[in-house]
This record gives sequence, structure tokens and C-alpha cells, in this order.
Amino acid sequence: MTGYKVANGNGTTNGTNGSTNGNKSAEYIAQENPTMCSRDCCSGPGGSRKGNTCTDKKGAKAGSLNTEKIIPTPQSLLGNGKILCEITPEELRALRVLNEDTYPYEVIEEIADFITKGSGMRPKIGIICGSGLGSLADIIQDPKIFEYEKIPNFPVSTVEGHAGRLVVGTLEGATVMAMQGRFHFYEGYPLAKCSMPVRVMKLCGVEYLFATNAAGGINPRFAVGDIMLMHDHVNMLGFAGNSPLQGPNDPRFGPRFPALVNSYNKDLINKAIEIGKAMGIESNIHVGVYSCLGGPNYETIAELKALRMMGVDAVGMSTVHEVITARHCDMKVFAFSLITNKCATEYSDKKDEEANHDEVMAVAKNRQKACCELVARLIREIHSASA
Ligand SMILES: O=P(O)(O)O[C@H]1O[C@H](CO)[C@@H](O)[C@H]1O
Ligand SMILES: Nc1nc2[nH]cnc2c(=O)[nH]1
Repeated sequence: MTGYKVANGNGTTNGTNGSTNGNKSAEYIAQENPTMCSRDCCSGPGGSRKGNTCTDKKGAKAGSLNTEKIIPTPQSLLGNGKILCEITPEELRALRVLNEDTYPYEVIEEIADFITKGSGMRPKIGIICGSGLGSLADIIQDPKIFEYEKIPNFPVSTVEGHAGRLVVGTLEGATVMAMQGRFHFYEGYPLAKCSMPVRVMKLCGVEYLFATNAAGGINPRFAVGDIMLMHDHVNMLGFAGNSPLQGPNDPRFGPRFPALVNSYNKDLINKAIEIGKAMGIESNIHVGVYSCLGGPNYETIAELKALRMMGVDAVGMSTVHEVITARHCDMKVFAFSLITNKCATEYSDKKDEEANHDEVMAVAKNRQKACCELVARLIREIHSASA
């Protein structure tokens, strides 16, 4: 039998070993001493059935605190403390993984195997396409396409401008895999889940992460359509105590306390500057600091002023946790922001100074050619240097 326990009073399940005796049904075993009564139990905390006297001490104690907590399994379904669920062990495992904030090494390995076997490739470069920058994956040759929903244990994209496909193939001779759609914290995914695909990339064989994003320009020298090569970041979600590396550390990925100085590869930044010159867009290329906020709302003027004072040049809602995860597992990182809007740092009633996602997408579409060329040329350099 499974050893899965029904709620511990706040509605969470404690999965330990997912094995069963092979029956179609998996058995849930009710906790012996539930800390709370269910709706159907009594008139104690969470209980609604009149005249049913509960003798549970914990329930009574919680009642005196007047807290309204409910375990999600109705008492009436528990029978002898057991309920039978018509789900297979595989479904049970998938449910567990989808509800978890962390992905065990073995699950990441399974996803990576699915991709390498399905594509017949071990890509060396991983690309994450920012909002409206999905065309970075369209230039991949001989693409093998994996819809996110068909990849086992993979989240799905929910944001416009993020198609939700993984594209594996070659670009300028190098083997690459590109995420046409990333996962954001504001979609409801924990940070570890948002950046889980970076670990998949690592186990597929990826050595270089190219992370791209659409961002608001705070530096007054930046114009809409400019490209900011990231040389550092300010992790606002980290300031708030949130990290993709929270929880038990698996040393097969990296150390418990990774250093993040020099996270953004200087050689790649310098090469990109050279490429920008060769493309004739050097005045549109900057090097700067990106900051990630949780979103989905854009920033207030006071927040933008504060970010500017902190030395931030561009602001978005992504990338930082992906970079942290990539550095943790020792990948080389190149990242850039396409400046899709200028962030106002003075109060104004002008509606056109407010950021909006349609504008973000439109600018990204306009500048996709330059972004694609920059990425392709840099990949060519990496590939020819290693050949
Ligand atoms: O960072 P990417 O995914 O490029 O998208 C940016 O653009 C969206 C807001 O317009 C947010 O998701 C923000 O993070
Ligand atoms: N947080 C944030 N994300 C963005 N993505 C594109 N533009 C912006 C912006 O102005 N702020």
C-alpha cells in the first residue's frame, strides 16, 4: 500500500513512496490524529453537522482559537479511515510531481531522456525566448518540436507570446534547444518550477544558456527597441526570501551555496558587442543591470525610482531565477533584454506612458530580426571556437 497520507490539517498531502501493489487503485490512509475536523464531522472548527459531538482534543483546542480550517476530504468519504481513488500509480505520481515545488533529479532526468531520445540529439546551447521573441526558435534548422503539454511532467505556458513548445535542432552548426515560452512566477508557478527546464537542459547536455526577455527600460539613455546585454541582476524576489534553489539541495545539480558574482559570461558579452558593431546597431546595444519583480502588474513610479536608485537599468518578470538555476549547475550564461517600453520615473497623466503587454509584443515583433541575428551570430562564434 502506498503510505500516502491524507491532509495534515492544512490540506497538503505527504507523499513518500509512490509504489503500489499494481492495482488500478491507490489507497490513501487517513492520518490517525487529524488536527482538524472536517465539515461533516461535528460542529467544531470546520465542522457543520449539528448534534455530532467531537471529542478530538486538537479540534476542540483549535475551536477555542476560532480558526476555520477544513481538511479537503469529507469525513463521510473516509469510511474506515481509508478511501479508494480510481487513479493509476502513474497518475498518482504525476499528480504529486505537478503539485510539488521541487523536481527530484530522477524526474528531471526522465524529462531530459524523453527529449534527447525523441530528438536524437544532445543539444549544447539552450535558448529561452522572451515575450514576443518566439521567432528565435523559428530559425532552428531541422526542428523537432515538443509541445509542452506532451512532455511528461512539464508545466504549460499560459501567457500570450509564449507558444509553449520546445524546439530542438541545429543553428549555425550547433545543436540547440529552445523554449518557445517560459514559465513566470505570476502564472502561479513556484520559482523552482519556473526554472526547472534549465535543469532539463543541463541533463540534455546543454553547456550554454541564452536567456532573453522583454523588459521596461529604466535607464533614461535606453530607447524602445534597444538591446541591453545583461551583466548583472538585482533579484527582488530573492530580497523577499524566494529562490528557485530553496528546499533540499541535490549536489548532483550544484552546491548548497552557489556564488553568483560573474554569472554573466564576460567573453560572450564582449563577443555580442562586437557582433552589434558588425551589424551596425552598436548605438542600440547597451550593457546593464536587470531586475526581476514578481508581476504580473507593472511597476509604480515610486518603485521605478527606487529601482533606478539601486542601479537597475531594465525591469521585467523573468530570467533571474533561470540564471540562478543555470549558474548553480555551472552553465555559461548569456542574457539580454529587449527594451520594449520606457519606464516613466516621473508622475504624469499621459496614458501612453503606461506599460502594456500589447506594446511589449508589438516591439518584440518589430525587433525580432535583429535579436535573431545577434543570437545566430553568437552561436556561430561559439560553435566555430569549439570545432
Ligand atoms: O520576461 P518575458 O517573458 O520576456 O516577458 C516580460 O513581458 C511580460 C510583460 O509584458 C512579462 O512576462 C515580462 O516578464
Ligand atoms: N516588470 C516589467 N516587465 C516588463 N516587461 C516588459 N516591459 C516591462 C516593464 O515595464 N516592467
